[in-house]
Amino acid sequence: MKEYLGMTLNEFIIRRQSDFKYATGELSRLLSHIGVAAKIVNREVNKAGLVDILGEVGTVNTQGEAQQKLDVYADSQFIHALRASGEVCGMASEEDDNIVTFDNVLANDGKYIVCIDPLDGSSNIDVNVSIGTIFSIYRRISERGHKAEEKDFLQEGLKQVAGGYVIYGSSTMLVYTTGRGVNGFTLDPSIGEFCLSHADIRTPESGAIYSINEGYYLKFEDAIKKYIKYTQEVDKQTKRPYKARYIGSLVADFHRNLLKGGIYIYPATADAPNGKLRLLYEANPLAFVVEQAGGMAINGKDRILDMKPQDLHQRTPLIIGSTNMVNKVMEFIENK
Ligand SMILES: O=P(O)(O)OC[C@H]1O[C@](O)(COP(=O)(O)O)[C@@H](O)[C@@H]1O
Ligand SMILES: [Mg+2]
Ligand SMILES: [Mg+2]
Repeated sequence: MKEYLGMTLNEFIIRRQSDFKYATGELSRLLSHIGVAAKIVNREVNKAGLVDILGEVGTVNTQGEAQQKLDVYADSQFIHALRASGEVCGMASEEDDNIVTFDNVLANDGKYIVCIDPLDGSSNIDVNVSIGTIFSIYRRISERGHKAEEKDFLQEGLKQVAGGYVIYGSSTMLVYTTGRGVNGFTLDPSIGEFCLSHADIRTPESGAIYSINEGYYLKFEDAIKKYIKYTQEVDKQTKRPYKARYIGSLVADFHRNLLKGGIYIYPATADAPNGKLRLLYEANPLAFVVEQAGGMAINGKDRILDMKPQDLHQRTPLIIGSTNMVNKVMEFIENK
């Protein structure tokens, strides 16, 4: 794979088209349209303080969260790009209560649906901290030629044909998998192209970083409290105490841990028994990526990718990262 380093995203997609089980170019086109929308969002993120894109819109999304201007802007850019691709019959987004369909013949004939978190890390938008976009792609199961249906979106994560994220950080990267490994592309502003910079990403089996919002410590179940204590004990052999790192943008915490080894935990709490993060457009795509990179993702009981979604905006506890670390948390949960 190293021989592809520096190759643009589009060249890479076309060259690796044989990856796609049903390879007829549609998924290639769809992925490159996601790349285009990411570049447009990146352009606004980079100059956020200079344009009227910071702050709240004044509306709340279906989860009761105040929508940031950039949440809504990013949502509209991805809706536009997915409609323009002609490959997508519908989209589920954190910022839209219901399925977004595109009501034109071409789109209704689209083979794919997309679940998306257009802007992840909304609490960090105004303070110039890394944020991202998370996406998940499935083949529709409803009949082509008609609007997408809810059943198209309530498929298990293991049925994804592609999953990934964009991180708008010190550099902008797009990382994705189609089920044959994970590759990362860095946006080269001088040519305006995503170029392969991280080929065949593998996450270490063990790491020394843990990411959890300890501000909720008192609300965590005992097993999670015990795991946090375990991470802080001194033990050279297992590189403990681990470093605590929590950016508060899931994409950024996940990306760091993916490359360096580590664990991200957003558990159930006393007042949020299903945690905070959303199964369809946060947990599932990152679980697909981490498993393809050799890691693990669970909800405290089951594998995330085996979960059968019941609702578009369903939440789930998420424990994700290096295999040995996720297994350790599971040990604490099972021995509680
Ligand atoms: O502030 P908390 O409760 O730690 O939550 C932070 C988490 O919430 C999120 O911001 C939720 O995602 P959105 O910003 O897309 O709503 C994650 O990115 C992040 O990891
Ligand atoms: Mg999010
Ligand atoms: Mg979001």
